[in-house]
Amino acid sequence: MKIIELKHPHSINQQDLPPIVLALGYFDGVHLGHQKVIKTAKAKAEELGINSAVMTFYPHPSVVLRKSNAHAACITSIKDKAEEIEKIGIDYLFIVDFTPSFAELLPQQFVDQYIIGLHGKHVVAGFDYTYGRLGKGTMETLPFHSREMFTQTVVEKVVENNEKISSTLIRELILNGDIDTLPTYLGRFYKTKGIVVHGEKRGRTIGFPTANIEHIDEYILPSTGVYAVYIRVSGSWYKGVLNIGYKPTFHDPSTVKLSVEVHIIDFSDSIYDQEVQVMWIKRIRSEQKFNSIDELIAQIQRDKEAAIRHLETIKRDKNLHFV
Ligand SMILES: Cc1cc2nc3c(=O)[nH]c(=O)nc-3n(C[C@H](O)[C@H](O)[C@H](O)COP(=O)(O)O)c2cc1C
Ligand SMILES: Nc1ncnc2c1ncn2[C@@H]1O[C@H](COP(=O)(O)OP(=O)(O)OP(=O)(O)O)[C@@H](O)[C@H]1O
Repeated sequence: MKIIELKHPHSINQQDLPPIVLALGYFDGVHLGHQKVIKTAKAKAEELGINSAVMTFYPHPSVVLRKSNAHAACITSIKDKAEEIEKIGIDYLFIVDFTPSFAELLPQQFVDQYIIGLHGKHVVAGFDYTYGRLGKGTMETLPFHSREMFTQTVVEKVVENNEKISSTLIRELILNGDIDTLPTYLGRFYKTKGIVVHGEKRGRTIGFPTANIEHIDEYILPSTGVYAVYIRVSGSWYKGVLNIGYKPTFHDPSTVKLSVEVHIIDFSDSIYDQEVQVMWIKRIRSEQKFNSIDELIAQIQRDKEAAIRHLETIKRDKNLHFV
């Protein structure tokens, strides 16, 4: 897949690109609704015998437009998003730098410069896609703005449990710690990446050494508590039990920053400074303040057993992206 970053105003000449079928959207998470849109574009490109492309934006428009519900945190980092789109078999990914001046484009200007100008012959987007200043362009107005230079497919609403699958819904589930329901919406478990950093080194003294993870990119982190996870270290997936929180047994939570640490099961290598990936599988409990270290140790032992029990029920198949 070829990645093309565009800054507004872009200077690409239409004839420098092959004709394309273009899927439009922000696509945070590349969830099952997004996958339907992207796969429809790929199928249409095959039917027409031309290339497929996805256009996304960075950063999220809500941040640039300073909306009251703005969120810098995302389900997929821009790199993860590109990987998920590439897995679907798309030929081109356009990443448009979303700036205030880009947001000012009128719907017709957006269509002229970013669809026709990039050699779009067919556009695929969801029923609720909007474009141009204040989101005034819709799938109803697109045929008018197309100047008969391209055709379009509108993808119908993809629904689960009577609700539209959306990035907003998935963000809420993650924030609530409802991570075991995510495959129904995302099509896979939630994954985040981080670097292993030095912690307070207390873990090994209590019999549960942990890898302290500092998250890279602006991932949304699940609510504080204990989780069963898989963790990928230098190419292999291991079972783990994770605590995200403020370790109230040892600290006044208002004085420390949030920590994410994983006790990796049957593992004793030193992995400081390595990049790891966490696959969040199931929430086990809330974080607690214990009266003694012995009580904490006994509880972590139970957490570990619960995590192993749960992780053994998860089929490590390719669909869940254990690759
Ligand atoms: C599975 C698991 C569950 C944990 N649960 C709690 C908890 O409920 N309350 C708490 O204060 N600390 C909890 N911790 C954090 C431990 O206190 C922490 O691992 C220990 O203090 C080591 O910290 P360090 O890595 O910074 O040295 C948990 C850790 C793990 C691995
Ligand atoms: N459930 C869905 N069914 C069909 N199309 C969808 C669905 N969700 C999103 N789309 C389409 O996918 C593209 C990307 O949409 P967008 O990034 O706005 O996703 P979203 O999940 O609706 O996000 P948000 O929750 O932030 O509004 C758009 O063309 C949109 O219309």
